[in-house]
Amino acid sequence: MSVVLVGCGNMGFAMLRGWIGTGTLPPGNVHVVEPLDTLRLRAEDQGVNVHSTAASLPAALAPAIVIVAVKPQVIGDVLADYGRYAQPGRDTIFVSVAAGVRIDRLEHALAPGAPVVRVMPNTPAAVGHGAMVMCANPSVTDRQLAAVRQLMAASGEVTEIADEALMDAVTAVSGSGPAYVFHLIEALSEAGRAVGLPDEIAGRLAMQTVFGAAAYARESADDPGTLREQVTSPNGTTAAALDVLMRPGGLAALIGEAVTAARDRAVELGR
Ligand SMILES: NC(=O)C1=CN([C@@H]2O[C@H](COP(=O)(O)OP(=O)(O)OC[C@H]3O[C@@H](n4cnc5c(N)ncnc54)[C@H](O)[C@@H]3O)[C@@H](O)[C@H]2O)C=CC1
Ligand SMILES: O=C(O)[C@@H]1CCC=N1
Repeated sequence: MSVVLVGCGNMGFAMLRGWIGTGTLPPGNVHVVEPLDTLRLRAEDQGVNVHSTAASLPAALAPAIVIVAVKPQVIGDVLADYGRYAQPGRDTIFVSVAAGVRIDRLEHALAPGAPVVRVMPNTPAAVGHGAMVMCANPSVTDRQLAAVRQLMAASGEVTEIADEALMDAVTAVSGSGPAYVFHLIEALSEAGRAVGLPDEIAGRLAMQTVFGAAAYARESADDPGTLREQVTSPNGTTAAALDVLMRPGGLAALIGEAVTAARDRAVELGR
């Protein structure tokens, strides 16, 4: 199966690393189109074929999947260069990871009835721990959907949704979500320094705590609320901290506001 990856920035490269690292795709079967020299060289280091424009893809190439990871603002223009793969008789599936951009706009930029799968990935795909949410249009056959599912599964856990309207909420939770968690690591690390820990120890403890808590929550039969209670001794240190985090307007309210802002921005990007 040959795959064309259009755009190898933060998200495109995260997926590429996952596909090559897990051996899901032989590097020779992957063609990356990326105009920026540094990013094209970074992709080339993975052993894949690289191109600066769509025009330099081999004329005889018949990709199974064209996956587009460019900014929402340019995706319409970029897709126009790949319309040849959407012509009748072709069997190419188009995958877009762009936030907000609806399937009807993608189809419009390609050809009416082109098989399109919208995917909302996240950057932990780079290490095979992404959250990958897929939504396909009716033109995608079961066989084509299985091919996309298989590729996405190399990047992490796959969830399929039928209602495209949910994609903006998905984007706000799991697409942007790693940034919230990275910020938590930053904040916990900074707070550790503020109470006297050396930089390196504060950073390491913050990182391992977030990693360990997520791994434990994922494995455990208990829900996160129960796991939180298990850490919280009555009148102990955690209770003192949670009195701050769980007060009115605390962390839950802040995260709620943040997710709503991200969801609203995804809606705007789709206009
Ligand atoms: N960064 C993230 O965590 C996530 C990003 N996304 C989506 O992924 C898409 C890409 O986002 P990022 O990777 O963060 O942006 P980015 O700016 O890092 O990557 C976009 C890449 O597209 C390249 N590009 C521009 N025009 C091109 C063309 N004509 N042909 C080929 N490549 C071209 C740019 O040179 C750039 O390297 C966006 O639509 C975003 O909504 C979705 C989920 C998570
Ligand atoms: O910030 C953004 O718009 C993209 C979409 C989800 C994560 N990054």
